[in-house]
Amino acid sequence: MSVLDEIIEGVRADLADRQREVPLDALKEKASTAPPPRDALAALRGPGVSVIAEVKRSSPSKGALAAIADPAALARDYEAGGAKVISVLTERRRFGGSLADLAEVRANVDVCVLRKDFIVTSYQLWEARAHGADMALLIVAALEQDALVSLIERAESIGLVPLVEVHTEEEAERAVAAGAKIIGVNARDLRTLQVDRGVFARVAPLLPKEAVKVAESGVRGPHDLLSYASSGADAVLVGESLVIGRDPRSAVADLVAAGAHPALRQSG
Ligand SMILES: O=C(O)c1ccccc1NCC(=O)[C@H](O)[C@H](O)COP(=O)(O)O
Repeated sequence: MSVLDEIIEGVRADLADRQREVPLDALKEKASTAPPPRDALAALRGPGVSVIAEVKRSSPSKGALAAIADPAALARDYEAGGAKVISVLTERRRFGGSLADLAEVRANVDVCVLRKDFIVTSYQLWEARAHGADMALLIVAALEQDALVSLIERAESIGLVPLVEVHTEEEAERAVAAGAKIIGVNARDLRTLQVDRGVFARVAPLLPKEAVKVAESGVRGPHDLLSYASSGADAVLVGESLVIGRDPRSAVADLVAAGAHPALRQSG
């Protein structure tokens, strides 16, 4: 069993508990009173390279990263630094996240919020919207093609913009065939946890020109953002280097400044 399979096994067990506690109709009712979704596509299609900053307490690859007692305060720092989207890892067992984190972040920032989890059912999309998310992650490696297509459609129908994540050329083709508009290329292989920053440069050329291309994982600072930018990234998704640093607001601001360099705007 791969790491991804093990994570999803735990996700399904936790999901079954929540489904017993909160009926789908109640979630839909809660979603109807959630703040209306922000326009994530517009946020990420701006000039330069946007920054998606992640609230990440721990990970299967590194274990504990940061306690993050106040995720809303961290998210406010990210927003003040210029992040266009805040990614909130809501998976509990391996990442130490929760839907409460998502709701708290939503209530404390004006920028778009992404639910980052291992989504395998439309129930989790309703949860995301009910807790104020504007975007939801869909991982191609975790989904059969029919399920991917139907979750993209369901996400869009309830006002969520899906960030569709790929790691290989074949997954990129599946994401495009499924109609993904925002495609994340993860440098981390979720089956082995190895990070290879060269994956983006290999996979991005297969994506349509009009797709928003997000380089995920392994960004240690502005030089990695610039490297991803030179391979065509419209945005970078950054977790670990921000949560382990002493000044997340400045760290985001440094990335945002690099992403706004005029040379990138001319080549973009
Ligand atoms: O981070 C992990 O170890 C991990 C393991 C298995 C599945 C997903 C995992 N992380 C999710 C992510 O893709 C990252 O949190 C995100 O891209 C940010 O990466 P980084 O900046 O390297 O923390």
